[in-house]
Amino acid sequence: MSTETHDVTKGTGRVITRFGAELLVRCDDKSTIRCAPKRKLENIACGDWVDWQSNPTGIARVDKIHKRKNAITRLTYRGKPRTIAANVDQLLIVSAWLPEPFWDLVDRYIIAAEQLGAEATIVINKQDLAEQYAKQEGWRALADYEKIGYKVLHVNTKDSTGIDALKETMSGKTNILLGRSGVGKSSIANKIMPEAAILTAEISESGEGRHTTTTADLYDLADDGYLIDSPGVRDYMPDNLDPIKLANGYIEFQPYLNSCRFSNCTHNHEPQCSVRQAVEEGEISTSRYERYLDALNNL
Ligand SMILES: Nc1nc2c(ncn2[C@@H]2O[C@H](COP(=O)(O)OP(=O)(O)OP(=O)(O)O)[C@@H](O)[C@H]2O)c(=O)[nH]1
Ligand SMILES: [Zn+2]
Repeated sequence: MSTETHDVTKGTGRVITRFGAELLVRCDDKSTIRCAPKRKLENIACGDWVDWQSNPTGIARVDKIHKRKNAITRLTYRGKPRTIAANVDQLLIVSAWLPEPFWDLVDRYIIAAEQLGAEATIVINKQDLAEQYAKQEGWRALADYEKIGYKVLHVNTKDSTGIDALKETMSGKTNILLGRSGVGKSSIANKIMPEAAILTAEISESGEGRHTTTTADLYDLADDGYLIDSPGVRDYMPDNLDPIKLANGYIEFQPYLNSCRFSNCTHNHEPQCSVRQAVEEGEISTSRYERYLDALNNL
C-alpha cells in the first residue's frame, strides 16, 4: 500500500531483480519501480521484501529489508558471499527419464531444502519417455522419496500432463527450479508462467527518454505464487556441508539420531549405530543410506 505525505510516497514491495546498483521492486498494486538501496543494504537480493520511499529529486530509495525466512548465497569469484535469492518456500527438484536421473544429486538438493527450511518437491519431467527409459531402480528411488514424505510429480511439458498439479503445488509459495542441464527446466518455466510475466521489464529512465531493459528474476504466478528463476539459482548447490548437516538432510535418520551410542556418530563404522540398525531392519532405504555414505566420504 502506498501512503502519501507531502511529496514523498512510501510503500512495501518485493525485489524482482537487481541490475548493477539498482533494484526493480514490484509493489502491492503490481506496478514496478526502480530503486537504489541505501548504502548499508547492499546485500539485498531478488525475493526480498522491502520498504521504499520515493525521492522527488532522483530514483526511489529502499531503506529497509524485511526479516528474511532464508537466503541462498553463493561465493563470488572473489570469494565473497553474495545472496542470490531470498525467502524461498519450495525447491522444485527437476529430473527426467532422459538424461538419466542422478539420485545422489536429488538427495543433495533435498539436503539444501532441509538446510533452508524450505519444502522439497521432486518433479520428474518427460513422462512420455518413461516407458522407454525408466528403470526399475528409478521407480524404487521415487518410492523411497514418497515413503519419507516428499511429493513426487510426473509431468510432460509436451502435452501438459501434470502441469496443473505442479501449479497447484506452487501456489501461495515462492518456488525455485533446480536440476541438471537438459531435464527441462526452461520448458517447465515456460509452461507455468503467465505470458505477461515473461515480458522483460522495461523501465523508462527519468527525463531522457532512454530505456533500461532487464529480465526479471522473480515472477508472479497465479494464486499468490512466485517463481525465482535465474542461472545462478538453477545451478545452486549447497556447500560447507559437514557430517551433521549431511545427516540432518536425510530426514528419515531423524528418529534414530539420538539413540546412537556415540553422540558424534557419523552412522558409518561406529558400533551400536541406530541408523545402521534401522537400515538392516529395512526401516531406512539401503539405497539412500549408501548414497549418504558416498556423500560422507566425499565431504
Ligand atoms: N520428450 C520430452 N522432451 C522434453 C520434455 N520437456 C522438455 N523436453 C526437451 O528436453 C530438452 C531440454 O529442455 P530444456 O527445457 O531446455 O531443459 P533445461 O533443464 O532448461 O536445460 P538447461 O537450459 O541446459 O539447464 C529440450 O530438447 C526439450 O524440448 C518432455 O516433457 N518430454
Ligand atoms: Zn549412528
